[in-house]
Amino acid sequence: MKHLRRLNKYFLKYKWWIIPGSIFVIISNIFGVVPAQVIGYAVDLITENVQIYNLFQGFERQEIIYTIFSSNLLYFGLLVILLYVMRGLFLFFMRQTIILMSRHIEFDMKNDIYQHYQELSLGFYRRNNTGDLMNRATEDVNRVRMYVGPAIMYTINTFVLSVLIVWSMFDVNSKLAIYCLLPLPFLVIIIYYVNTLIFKKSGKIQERLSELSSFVQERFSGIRIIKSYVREDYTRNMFEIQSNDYKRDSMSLVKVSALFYPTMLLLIGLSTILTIYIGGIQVMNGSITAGNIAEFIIYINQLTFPVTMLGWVTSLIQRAAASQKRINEFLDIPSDIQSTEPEDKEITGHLKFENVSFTYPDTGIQALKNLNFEIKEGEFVAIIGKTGSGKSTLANLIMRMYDVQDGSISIDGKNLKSLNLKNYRSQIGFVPQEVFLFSDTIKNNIAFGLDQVTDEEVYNAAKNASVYHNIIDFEEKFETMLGERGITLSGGQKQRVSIARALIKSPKILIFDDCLSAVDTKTEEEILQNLGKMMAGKTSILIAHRISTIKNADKILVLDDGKIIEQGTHSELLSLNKRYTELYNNQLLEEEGRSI
Ligand SMILES: Nc1ncnc2c1ncn2[C@@H]1O[C@H](COP(=O)(O)OP(=O)(O)OP(=O)(O)O)[C@@H](O)[C@H]1O
Repeated sequence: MKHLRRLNKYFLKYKWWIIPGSIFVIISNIFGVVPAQVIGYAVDLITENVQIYNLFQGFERQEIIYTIFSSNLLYFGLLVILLYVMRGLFLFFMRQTIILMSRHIEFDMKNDIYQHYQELSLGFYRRNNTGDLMNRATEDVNRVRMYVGPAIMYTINTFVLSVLIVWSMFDVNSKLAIYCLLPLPFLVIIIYYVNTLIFKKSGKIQERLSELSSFVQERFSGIRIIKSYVREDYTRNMFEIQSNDYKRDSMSLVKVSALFYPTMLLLIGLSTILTIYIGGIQVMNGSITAGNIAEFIIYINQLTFPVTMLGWVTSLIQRAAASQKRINEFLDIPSDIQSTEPEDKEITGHLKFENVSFTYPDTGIQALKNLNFEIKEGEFVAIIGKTGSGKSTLANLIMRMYDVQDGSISIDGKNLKSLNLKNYRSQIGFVPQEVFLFSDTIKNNIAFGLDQVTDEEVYNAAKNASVYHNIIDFEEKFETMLGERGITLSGGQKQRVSIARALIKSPKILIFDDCLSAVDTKTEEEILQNLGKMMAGKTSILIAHRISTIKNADKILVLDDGKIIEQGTHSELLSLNKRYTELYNNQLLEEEGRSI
């Protein structure tokens, strides 16, 4: 329950919803209980008046008594209708305040969680899977909403209604009240037990369902592989196994639910029988009237609702507490990447790595070992090295996706850890190795990093990334939709749109992580030429595999197994006649082989 305390700030924020809401619950229940007493009077009136009417058999007065009697009944009938209309009106107000409040809290919570997720580091996203993240922000929030809305509303409702009914019962006759209420504690226990069972089973079903949808989602994204490896039957069998698990759990839930209502009705019926039996004896004794029995029967039926709710609400609260615990687990994770200086600072792009080592915290893989190098403002530096040598890790460290454990990275002489992160990243243009484009128009994908952008800027960025002509060949040009709802670009086109996205920011530092691998050498040359103009005065870091791509760099770093083994210009490295020269010769041989 302590986990739910986190929600108090929302209750405080919406206190002017919950306070009137609770008052409406009380008023609506008063209007719900009074009709039973009116009906009790009406029944007594009928018995008395029928006797009087019979007494005046054969007299002229009988007619007058009949008129008074019927108008009295009409009056009681209208009163009961009026009371129920008032109850309905206040029930409406109750839902309009408390349930609406729960929707507002749900909205606030989802925003808070989303905002917090965005602040968390890449390490967090590696440790937790997307399905889990999404579940906590949707399914768990939904369960908590059931607590802040319906559970709270029905708790107040149950409490007020039970107090009013029990008080009214004891007011009429305490002995009859005790007998009537006797089966109800059993009902509460049974309902609580069955509800917990139902919730457990539905929780399991929920899990099965999300497993099933993750399975289907993954298999459909990999449909090309399934088809090319002819694994359709195998995949279908796996789907059937998972579907079967879901079906089995659903069936078992149906069985429990089927038992629920008959048991409830049995116990309510028992209460009614006891009322009529014990009440009948008391009517004969003269301690209560027949009208009181009618009143009691209405009370018992009215009590059914709060008693059922009691079990349901308890399970709702338990579930909400479990869900809030899961939500809190993530909300309590601070972002590992914190800045010590909040002010925005314009950087020049002077970068320095001093004894930098980095080990991925979740795998323990040491990706970088004691790196020392400097990139001056406006310099063009290339990084080359075998696959897995640590090139992308180095780019990630410059972006401060992770913090270094040993050594330090400084920008313009200041430790990177002290810079305002958002402001710093906004001055970097990053083209990742794995291109990611959103299901949006090409224009919006290019303009992604900026709040405001003109069409001209988008066109220029596309021209500099050598993708402009491809785009204007599409029917919708820059308004062409990409992704699931639109067209699919070729690998090379995607890379160039991704480059345009970095260029349009006109950043101080440009980082290209192996982003020319899917374009042909002619386009690569064109892009490099354009980049040459764009990169003037900007610090640029280009990670590549082809020496032809990087030979004009001011400095080339050769990485191997997380270490810089050589650094210098193309000619300096060639004169060393070591790994770089070996790489160069191998690539020359490959090219010659291809041209034969
Ligand atoms: N997110 C990660 N978590 C854990 N280990 C990682 C992660 N990313 C990379 N590694 C490991 O760190 C090492 C360096 O990887 P990195 O991606 O930096 O190499 P790379 O030189 O960019 O390779 P490639 O040229 O194939 O892209 C590898 O051993 C890799 O397995």
